[in-house]
Amino acid sequence: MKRLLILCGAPGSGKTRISNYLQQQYKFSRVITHTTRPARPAEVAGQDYYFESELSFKKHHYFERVVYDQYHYGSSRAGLEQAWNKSDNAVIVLDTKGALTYCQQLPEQTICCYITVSTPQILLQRVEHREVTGKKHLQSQEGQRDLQIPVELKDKCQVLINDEWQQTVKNLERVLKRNGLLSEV
Ligand SMILES: Nc1ncnc2c1ncn2[C@@H]1O[C@H](COP(=O)(O)OP(=O)(O)OP(=O)(O)O)[C@@H](O)[C@H]1O
Ligand SMILES: Nc1nc2c(ncn2[C@@H]2O[C@H](COP(=O)(O)O)[C@@H](O)[C@H]2O)c(=O)[nH]1
Repeated sequence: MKRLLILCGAPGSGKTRISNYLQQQYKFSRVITHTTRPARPAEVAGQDYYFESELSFKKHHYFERVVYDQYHYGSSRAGLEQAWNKSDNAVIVLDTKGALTYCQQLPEQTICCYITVSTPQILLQRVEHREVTGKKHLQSQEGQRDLQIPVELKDKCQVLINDEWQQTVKNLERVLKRNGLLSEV
């Protein structure tokens, strides 16, 4: 059965690192989403995101789309099918608004994880050196909203604390096992 693991949470909580780990360790395929924000130095177009202009962003059909810190983000059904063609287990990194849409629209196929840390200072330390968006994402209305799990997601998401990496990996693997997603390669 094709499944989609959703990773949502505040800026710097570690969604991307966890997604990369799942891709490397367990051959999850990533659903690549679209954004109008500029690429960060290490990001690769078509791998981390499809980087779009305001104009090109409008040309795609989205399953859901959001504005986050004034940039547009959107994910498509085609992107999800592409990921599922590569692997039955796909992962997508979303804000909490997008996560709720997926949980509501694809309840049978989605497993949602809300990633968090013990103190907001940890988030600040992790993002303040970023050249693109850095602290700004965290301070935005959407960043502040995502500091806590929205009430609508509480019964739909498993909460994963990502303070110390080795502990995160252990807890993540428990979540994968519990949901029948673990197939080590
Ligand atoms: N457990 C951890 N311990 C220390 N550093 C971590 C941990 N998890 C992630 N990081 C680091 O914190 C930074 C932010 O992580 P990451 O980019 O994965 O967050 P994110 O949730 O995807 O952020 P954003 O939504 O803003 O893109 C990265 O430099 C990452 O390597
Ligand atoms: N609802 C959606 N959220 C998305 C999508 N792609 C990324 N994101 C989330 O946006 C924020 C900001 O991302 P960043 O890479 O600029 O830090 C973060 O929460 C991402 O998870 C999407 O297609 N839809």
